[in-house]
Amino acid sequence: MADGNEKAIACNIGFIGAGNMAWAIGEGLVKTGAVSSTQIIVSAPTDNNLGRWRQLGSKTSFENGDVIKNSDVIILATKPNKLDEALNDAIRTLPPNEVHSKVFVSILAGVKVDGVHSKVNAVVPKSRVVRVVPNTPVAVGAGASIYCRGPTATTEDLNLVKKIFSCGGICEEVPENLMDSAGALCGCGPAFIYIMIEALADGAVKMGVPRAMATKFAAQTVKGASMMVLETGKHPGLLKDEVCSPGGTTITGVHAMERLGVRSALMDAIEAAAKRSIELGNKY
Ligand SMILES: NC(=O)C1=CN([C@@H]2O[C@H](COP(=O)(O)OP(=O)(O)OC[C@H]3O[C@@H](n4cnc5c(N)ncnc54)[C@H](O)[C@@H]3O)[C@@H](O)[C@H]2O)C=CC1
Ligand SMILES: O=C(O)[C@@H]1CCC=N1
Repeated sequence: MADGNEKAIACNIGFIGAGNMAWAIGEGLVKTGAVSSTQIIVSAPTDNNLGRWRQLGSKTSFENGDVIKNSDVIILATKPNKLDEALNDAIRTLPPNEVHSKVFVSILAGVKVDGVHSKVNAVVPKSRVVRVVPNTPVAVGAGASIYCRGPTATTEDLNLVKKIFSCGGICEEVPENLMDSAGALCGCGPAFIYIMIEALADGAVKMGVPRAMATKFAAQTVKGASMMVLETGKHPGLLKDEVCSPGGTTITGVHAMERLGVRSALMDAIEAAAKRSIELGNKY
């Protein structure tokens, strides 16, 4: 942890589950200097994803109980259907009645914070839970994460979680009834945007632009448009109007997009993802 770094986080952070989202969070935290890689411990049942964490300088284990024992904040980063298994696995190496009162962060899509609180407290009594929907751009400091509090989580816990996820971009509290819909936007949104970037590049390739150049220009154009929305505060419709010359090239392209239903497709994508999140919440 770098001295004098206002983002510095003093506690040990554990991950149960070592996949894509855990890696994005961990890599982002280490890159910003908020935590040293040695403050992180990660567990998974196989070594598939663990090697890269050891290369980073973090500790790894096959035992979820090791992560719980050695961390102040434990990020639950398995798939939703693996939560029960992960907590049961943890019992194997937790000394009975010795480990209690930890902060757990559930990033499991859809799963309600009350349910996670009950399951976690059956294994680690007096623990508090915060539910977060992060997204993979936290790896590069441009994430959008949302969180809501569990039944016994304190303001201190929420501040700590906000600090951890703010290292990777913006991080805001929302009521739990918005976690599925706002989560569909933040959590799943990057995949929708990658498809748009790929498609924009495909169009340019079709019109003769070399692939690497097309991908770079598509990504930079999406980044630039996002920054215009965030930094000017102007409505996206107004910014769009500023690009469309009367009788020009852009409005001709906009007409093609409208004819093919791009807006509806994106709205449908968010609606479908939010409904799936609700479904997962009812299941787990
Ligand atoms: N990938 C993303 O962009 C986002 C993912 N999420 C949530 O994050 C969670 C993880 O997602 P991904 O990282 O994409 O999945 P992933 O499949 O890449 O990683 C899951 C990890 O859990 C481990 N695991 C499986 N069973 C386990 C057990 N019993 N104990 C400990 N670890 C176990 C796997 O070995 C793997 O390392 C999910 O619940 C997902 O809903 C939330 C927001 C965004
Ligand atoms: O696809 C999923 O279920 C996870 C949650 C949000 C992004 N990835």
